[in-house]
Amino acid sequence: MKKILLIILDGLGDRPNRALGNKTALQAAFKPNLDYLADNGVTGLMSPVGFGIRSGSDTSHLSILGYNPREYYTGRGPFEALGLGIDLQPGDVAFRANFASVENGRVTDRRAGRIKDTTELSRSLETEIDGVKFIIKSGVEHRAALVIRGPNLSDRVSETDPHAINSDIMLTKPLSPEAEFTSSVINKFLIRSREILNNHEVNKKRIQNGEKPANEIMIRGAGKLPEMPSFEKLYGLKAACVSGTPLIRGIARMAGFDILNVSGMTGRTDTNYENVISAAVDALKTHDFVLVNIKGTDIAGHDRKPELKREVIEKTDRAMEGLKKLLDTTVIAVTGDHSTPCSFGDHTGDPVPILISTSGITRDYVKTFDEASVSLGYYKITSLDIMPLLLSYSDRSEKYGA
Ligand SMILES: O=C(O)[C@@H](CO)OP(=O)(O)O
Repeated sequence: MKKILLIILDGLGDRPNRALGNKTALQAAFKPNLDYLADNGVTGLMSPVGFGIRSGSDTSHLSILGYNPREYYTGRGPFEALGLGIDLQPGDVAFRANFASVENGRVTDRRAGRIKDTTELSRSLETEIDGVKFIIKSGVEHRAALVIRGPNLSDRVSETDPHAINSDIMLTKPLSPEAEFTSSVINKFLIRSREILNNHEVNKKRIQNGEKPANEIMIRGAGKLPEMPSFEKLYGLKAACVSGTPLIRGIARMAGFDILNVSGMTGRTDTNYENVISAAVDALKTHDFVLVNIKGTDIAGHDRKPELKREVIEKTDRAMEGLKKLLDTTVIAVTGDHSTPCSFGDHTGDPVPILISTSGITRDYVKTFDEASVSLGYYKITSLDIMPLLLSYSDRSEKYGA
């Protein structure tokens, strides 16, 4: 039986970009190690969740790990909260929150210029209103989690993220009658938060420095704690997660993974790629399955920066230099969780390249790892096919039938 190393470059898939000579970031990147693994492995295209679906990182990671989101997904919020170390209790409603910039009632930046630290802002918003506790914890850049705790709370409330700039700021609405109280108490919180954030020293300083203020908190992905069997129970695998992204850490925590902390791992494009990959290699000594998530490719895609996306791929590739040595004992798979084309600035339903490499594998004829090359590879699969393939290539599958 072999170990399994699954490396997910978030938002990896792309479309040809004029700035890169009509190539995708993967096609334009110098990436000898990814190409080596593709050449010495089997490749193909993977559609996250299903063909043509514009999945979020939450639903795609769940399905890659074999948790069908149609069965287990209750919303993004609970995973963001768990990933930030909040002990979610049954009955709590959790949201993903964005610190955003607003001018004259309109959203000018959904990410407040990818603000570096919102800890003080989050702290200033914590409160209790009408017997409901508002717990807010800062994540990486503009991201945060909001948890509301109290009796009779419902997650059937609408989001307040317009997902587009120049849109009016929003309040939440109940999506069913039992959510009326929840919606009204959240709106009291949001109105109060606007006042606090607009007068906050941090924002006054940001404006003085010519930076956009983080003066709005937008919420989405309402959900309650999901019920999921552990990864160990599903597959008999002891698993670890190496990711600086709270959402991914939250999903892994929910699945019972060991969540590793790595020096220099930021969850941003400036993460220490060498440390991330070597922590994963170390973790293979004590775990059967290691999940790595590299977030920079997705950030570059959202920010429409193809050169940055190429750079993230090249840095990841350089850090992967030593992985060739593991192929006798390990199945290595590399893919994305969805496409975030720089020309589109958001997730699309385009399929993502996948490679699976290990010694003794029957190789296909693909020698380079990019969207077009792997279309000639062996597999056209969805994310729900990944775990069965990894179990099979690592000689861990159970026989189906006698
Ligand atoms: O968290 C993120 O990186 C993205 C989703 O991939 O969300 P947002 O667009 O709100 O930044």
